[in-house]
Amino acid sequence: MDASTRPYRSVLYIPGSKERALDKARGLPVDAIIFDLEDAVTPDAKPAARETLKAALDQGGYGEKARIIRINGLDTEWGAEDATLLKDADADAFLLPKVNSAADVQALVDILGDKPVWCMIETPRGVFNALEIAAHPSVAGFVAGTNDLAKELGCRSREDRLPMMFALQQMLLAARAHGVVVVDGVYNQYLDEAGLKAECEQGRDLGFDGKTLIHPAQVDIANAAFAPTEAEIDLARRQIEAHEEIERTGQGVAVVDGKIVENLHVETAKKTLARAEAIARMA
Ligand SMILES: CC(C)(COP(=O)(O)OP(=O)(O)OC[C@H]1O[C@@H](n2cnc3c(N)ncnc32)[C@H](O)[C@@H]1OP(=O)(O)O)[C@@H](O)C(=O)NCCC(=O)NCCSC(=O)C[C@H](O)C(=O)O
Ligand SMILES: [Mg+2]
Repeated sequence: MDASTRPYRSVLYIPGSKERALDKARGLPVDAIIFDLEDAVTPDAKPAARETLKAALDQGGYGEKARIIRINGLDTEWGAEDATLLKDADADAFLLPKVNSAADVQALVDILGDKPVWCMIETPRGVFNALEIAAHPSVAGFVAGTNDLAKELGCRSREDRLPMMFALQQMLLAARAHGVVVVDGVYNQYLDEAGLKAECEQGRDLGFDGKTLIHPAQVDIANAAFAPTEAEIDLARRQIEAHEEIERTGQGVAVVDGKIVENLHVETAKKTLARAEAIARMA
């Protein structure tokens, strides 16, 4: 699938050690999977998890879903070996936790070669250095690590996420400045549908491409929240048509539903349609 239009509405973490979950994910309607070797796998289970994950990826069956491997940090006893043993696995990208600087990314690139790298932005230094991290040529994605961020900030968990709003917006701006995908953090109360829906809507409003998830019960809510709605698709079509008509006739400014339509709105409208088409191809 074309990297520029690939959807990332739902990005599900799966512990690399859990064979049943690795298998179940093949049939889930997620846009991407993060195969986790870090927080979801206990230290004792990490060596075996690498083998379990490699076997699952060799077996395949994940269809169009983007496959991203989250290794342990390179400052841990497992990180370098995770990267070395899995660098030829059938995956689309590698996700590095707790990235503080572009030098951290380069250390992984030195092991992996030219594979795309995604970065967890979840430390104060990572937030402040987000722009230089996004500028690294191997970086293709950012993931907000809102649990680690809350721990580092010492902030309280609030529905409006006010205490971490600066960090979320900083990573969004950096990602957009360098054309990098950016997905929101997890919602821990995984059976609270209303709470998840509200946080997905907030993430969509902020500009995130999608949300990271921890349980299959969260997938449909994220897919719906981050897909263009029928009304948005209809508006996009009408904006494009109205603007084309103005260009043909050379008359004034296009107006749709009482609002002006200029080139920049047409660009957004075309992106909306491209996203809707890419989502339809995932089905
Ligand atoms: C949260 C869980 C521990 C719950 O597990 P469990 O009680 O087993 O759930 P269920 O019995 O309801 O599971 C029902 C079926 O769904 C499968 N399942 C569960 N979770 C997943 C999953 N993530 N992917 C695929 N499939 C999954 C079960 O196997 C059951 O299947 P079946 O038996 O066939 O019906 C558990 O969901 C879990 O471990 N989730 C992932 C947790 C995780 O990955 N955490 C790390 C990422 S979050 C993070 O690190 C944050 C970040 O770094 C930050 O700082 O913010
Ligand atoms: Mg984390």
